[in-house]
Amino acid sequence: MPTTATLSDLAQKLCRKAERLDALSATPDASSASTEGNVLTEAVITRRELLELAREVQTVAQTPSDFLSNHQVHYQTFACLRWLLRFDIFTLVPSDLKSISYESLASAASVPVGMLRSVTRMAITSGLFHEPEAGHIAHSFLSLPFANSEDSALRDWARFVTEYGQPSAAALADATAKWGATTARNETAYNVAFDTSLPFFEDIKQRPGRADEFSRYMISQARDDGLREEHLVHGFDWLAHFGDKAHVVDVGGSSGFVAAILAKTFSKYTFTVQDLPEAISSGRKTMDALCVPEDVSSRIQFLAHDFFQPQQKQDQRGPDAYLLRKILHDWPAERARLILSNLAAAVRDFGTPATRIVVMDTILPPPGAIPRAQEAKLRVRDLVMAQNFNAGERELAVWEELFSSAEPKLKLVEWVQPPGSAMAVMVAQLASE
Ligand SMILES: C[S@@+](CC[C@H](N)C(=O)[O-])C[C@H]1O[C@@H](n2cnc3c(N)ncnc32)[C@H](O)[C@@H]1O
Repeated sequence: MPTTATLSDLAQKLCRKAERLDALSATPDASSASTEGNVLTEAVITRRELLELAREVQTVAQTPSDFLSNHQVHYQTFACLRWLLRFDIFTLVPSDLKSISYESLASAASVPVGMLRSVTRMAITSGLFHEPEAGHIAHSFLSLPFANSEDSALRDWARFVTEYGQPSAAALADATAKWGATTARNETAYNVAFDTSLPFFEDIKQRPGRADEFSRYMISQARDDGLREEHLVHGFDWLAHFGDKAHVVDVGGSSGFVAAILAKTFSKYTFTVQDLPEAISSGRKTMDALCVPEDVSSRIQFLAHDFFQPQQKQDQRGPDAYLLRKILHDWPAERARLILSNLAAAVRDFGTPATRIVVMDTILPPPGAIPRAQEAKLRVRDLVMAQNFNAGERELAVWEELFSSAEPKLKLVEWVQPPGSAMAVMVAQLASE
């Protein structure tokens, strides 16, 4: 929100938040990001508000030359992150917080020592690593989690955005210059950046390992407070809508990690995870990697299904819900309409009067309606969709229009915005009911 507050007003608010956060940090468990049924603790919310205020102070105080020189810092830091990941520096620096000399580290990573020093010293200015003694580098509280040998989620996230996200963002101007106002799936910034004529999902299928990297990136996204799966579990009243026993089809459900979290919470729910064969084939592996217990994984079945094709009847009794989480924003209106139309037809043909389509995706607020830092994150999502798919996030009226354009016609009957979530949960049913 463009602020009318003075710098000293903002600084005072910032100070009060900092005091509150210090007090909360002194309380045991205050730093835990999530507790059952309470997705965001006060500490998490306060920390987020503190960062939003700090960003507001910087935005208001900066001059045009600060703006440019700060962005030079950002893109160089981001390039360093890519370099550090590429040469496994996070995992080669001792995880017991002891330091290592630049020479030893360069030899372990097979990189030139001068370049290692320059890259690391740039990264240190953003809080990654530190130099406890001259010429020696050690982990900082910020870099250490990237070294976790048992949990690679942060590295998976960082790798994907540095290797694929940023190059596509950088190619956006070239894509617009080349194709203008296109919605073609293979005329995107991704196509320019990776010199391919295939749409994103087809291209990643062709490149060994990339579909798996994408699936791991999707899993890692849960580390972003706004994208935690708990928002779907606790931010939407499943029991009030579907009772304590239900069958849910997770359409485009990747390798089943969202279904697994729902299945853990709702012990009598069963799930069918549908996705492309490549994603489905890593379903059982994902269940093992996430240590999903047998009594949970046994309630999840995997089925290769292309959501542009009509649904097939699976059981005598149709599902209670079709779930589409982070799916429709990948597709321009015409393709999103086809996905919804296939589901609407399935609800009509195999569903009960209570069957619903549950969509979890962003509802874009009007510009300036929420704090600037929160809006920026939603605008990132909008641009990522544009850069990879020529699609984008939608405002409420556009969602309503999209549902009602399905054949048979749907209507958006309800939506909730779970607190702290980047995405809303929308419920649609046949318009004829
Ligand atoms: C952005 S991911 C969302 C994954 C998951 N629903 C989540 O909440 O993280 C989009 C998913 O759609 C799948 N997908 C893409 N094209 C598809 C198609 N034609 N049919 C079925 N799934 C598809 C991808 O493989 C991927 O798993």
